Amino acid sequence: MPQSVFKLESLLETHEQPFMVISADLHVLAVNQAWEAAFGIARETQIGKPCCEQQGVCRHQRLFQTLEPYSGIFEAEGRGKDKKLLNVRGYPLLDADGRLYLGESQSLLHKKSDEIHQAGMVGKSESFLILKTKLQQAAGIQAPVLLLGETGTGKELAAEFVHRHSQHAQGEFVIADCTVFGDDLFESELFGHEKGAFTGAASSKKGLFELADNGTLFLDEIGELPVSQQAKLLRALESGQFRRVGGTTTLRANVRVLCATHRNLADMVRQGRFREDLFYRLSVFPIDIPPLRDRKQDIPLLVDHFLKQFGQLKGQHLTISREGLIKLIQHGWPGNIRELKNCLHLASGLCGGGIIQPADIHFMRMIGEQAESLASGSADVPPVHLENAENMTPLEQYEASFIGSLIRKYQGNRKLIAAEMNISERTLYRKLNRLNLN
Ligand SMILES: Nc1ncnc2c1ncn2[C@@H]1O[C@H](COP(=O)(O)OP(=O)(O)OP(=O)(O)O)[C@@H](O)[C@H]1O
Repeated sequence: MPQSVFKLESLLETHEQPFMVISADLHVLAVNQAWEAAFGIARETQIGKPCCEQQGVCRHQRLFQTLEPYSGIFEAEGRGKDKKLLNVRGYPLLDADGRLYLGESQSLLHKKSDEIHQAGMVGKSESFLILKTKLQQAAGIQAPVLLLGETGTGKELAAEFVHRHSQHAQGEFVIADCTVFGDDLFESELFGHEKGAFTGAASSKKGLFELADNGTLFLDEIGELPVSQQAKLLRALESGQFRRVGGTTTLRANVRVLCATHRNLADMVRQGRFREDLFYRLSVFPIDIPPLRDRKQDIPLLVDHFLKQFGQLKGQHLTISREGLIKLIQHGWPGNIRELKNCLHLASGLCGGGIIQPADIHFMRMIGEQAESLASGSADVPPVHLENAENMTPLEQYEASFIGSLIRKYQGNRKLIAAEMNISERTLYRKLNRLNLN
């Protein structure tokens, strides 16, 4: 791996989903722990391998030709050639020397009952206990459930909880990430297609409804579904029937549908961006998931929970100092539990002797005004402003946040920052320019 590229490999580790970096000669350069865990494959056996086994032009090669980010559902092999379907997003990445790489974020599209988090949801605050009661009620009925909450509050975990406690628990938990469905993908991904239905449909394929038969279909980020596709979903939900694209047979699947969004769907209905009939159909049982800033009593419990997880991975007992915990409790957590988890992941890598101190705690900056107005209680740690954040890939945003936190820690002293990152000052200088952090 070129020295200048992934000195910041630990950044990959703050990416919660499986993440892979591919070189322009179409070989795997790096994967993170989440990738190893999802596929049951050690990184040593994957790094240096060709990105795809298949013949012909693959999605990675296409990105290097067009430089266009892509998203969609793809198949990959886990341990023992076990096939897995993935929600995938690929982006071009540039290193400090202008070399081009491909970063691919991958999340498992369906989980068998034994792959679903058994660790469960942690919390004991009043609002958490009310939430858990509502989720238990939701599990006991068949009505559609709409999970509402800010990013990172635990909507997916809550959906898994409902599935695990419902009569569909023995079936699969299929996750449909609506942000990856453009107008062209939605119908064939949800309902499947027959061979030859469109260019590229070389064989017939089951859709997510069929895969979720007798299980649960979780439509994540339902607010992102294009209006043009909403009527098709409504029809399938109302009739319980659908047809594969290019097919003539009407199919039926016994599926429990759960949805989630961080958007205000009622507002979207008023603005004509979400169909009213679909809104009423989906939100029979709406459940609000409270943000972490409104249930700070849960922070110590969550901290113990995550430190136990990271400690097991590192083979080290991890704890946090009283001052460290106070710093966490004072923060506003715009990114909610996901932000807390990432923050502790980084801190557990930076701390010496297994005890996290305030200096090891760096708050990631979220993008947008919401984060600006929500972040509170961290007066000693001024926020890092990411110029041009909307033009950055998620990895670049992490990288910029991480370097920004070091700039604050060392008051801009480049020698110390470069030393902590284990890179030369020259490379640091190029990174600062590229990320607009000068
Ligand atoms: N109560 C909880 N106990 C333990 N871990 C939690 C809890 N809630 C959330 N998490 C963890 O926080 C992370 C974010 O949760 P999740 O992905 O479910 O959030 P989300 O609301 O679906 O996020 P997004 O809106 O971005 O999709 C996950 O790693 C999840 O396991």
